[in-house]
Amino acid sequence: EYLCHFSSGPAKWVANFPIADGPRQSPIDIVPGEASYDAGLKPLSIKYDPSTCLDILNNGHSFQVTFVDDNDSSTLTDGPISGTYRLKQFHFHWGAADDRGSEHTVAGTKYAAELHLVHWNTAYPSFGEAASKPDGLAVVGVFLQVGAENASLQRLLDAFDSIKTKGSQTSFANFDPSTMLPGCLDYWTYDGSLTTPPLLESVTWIVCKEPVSVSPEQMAKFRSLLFSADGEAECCMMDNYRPPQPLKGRPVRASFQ
Ligand SMILES: NS(=O)(=O)c1ccc(O)c(NC(=O)NCCc2ccccn2)c1
Ligand SMILES: [Zn+2]
Repeated sequence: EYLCHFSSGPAKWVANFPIADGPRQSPIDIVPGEASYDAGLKPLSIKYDPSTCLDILNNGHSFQVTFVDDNDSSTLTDGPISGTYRLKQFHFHWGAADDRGSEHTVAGTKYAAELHLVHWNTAYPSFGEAASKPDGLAVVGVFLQVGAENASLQRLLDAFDSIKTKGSQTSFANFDPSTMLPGCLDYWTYDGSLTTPPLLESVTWIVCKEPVSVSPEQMAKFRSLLFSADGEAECCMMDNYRPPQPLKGRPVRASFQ
């Protein structure tokens, strides 16, 4: 059991990544009553091409679906951002139980999981370059609330047998991530960071107000993945979320009234 509580949890990150105590860290607790409606915010424009879907992998922290990002086939534009951001990957964070797992919280409410769709600003030559710029990344966050089964997640879960352990990956084609988005794309937005090391303060966060559903059985499947590599003592992948960080005076804007 102690083997599974790595010393590398969020509380320890500040040692190697002092930015963990920086001015624009993520996630945060979003307090709707304190967010300010900004009529200047545009609706999100999300255009994903399923043929850019490449593979699905277990990176030892989450599972991730990666996309071909050498052209503008899958992009995020408008919303709070200017210019064109390309989809690089999406992944999730979840808990050991249905009462926790999301990174952002809403007036203290934790959801069972949170989807992150990671995009980088094509004003820069690559994701790696963009990740070090204050306007380099834009991540769309979607809350997963336990309830009805979510058919659009099923294809991901069906691939889990091939990516059970850290470092495993398999090809994954023709998946359209927009099928995982909520019907309403109202959002909150604020300037933040990566929620895992290297915790770079380069993310424009776009957090959807409306959650999507996930069934308890589907959540149990998420928890069947392993943090551990093949041949190591098995550690179930769960509680891979960072808790909310200090807002430090940042404005949180709402695209809706
Ligand atoms: N969770 S998040 O802020 O959306 C995000 C998006 C893109 C990223 O590259 C990361 N972080 C990331 O890939 N970190 C390198 C791998 C890693 C992941 C977790 C812990 C330590 N190291 C986080
Ligand atoms: Zn994430």
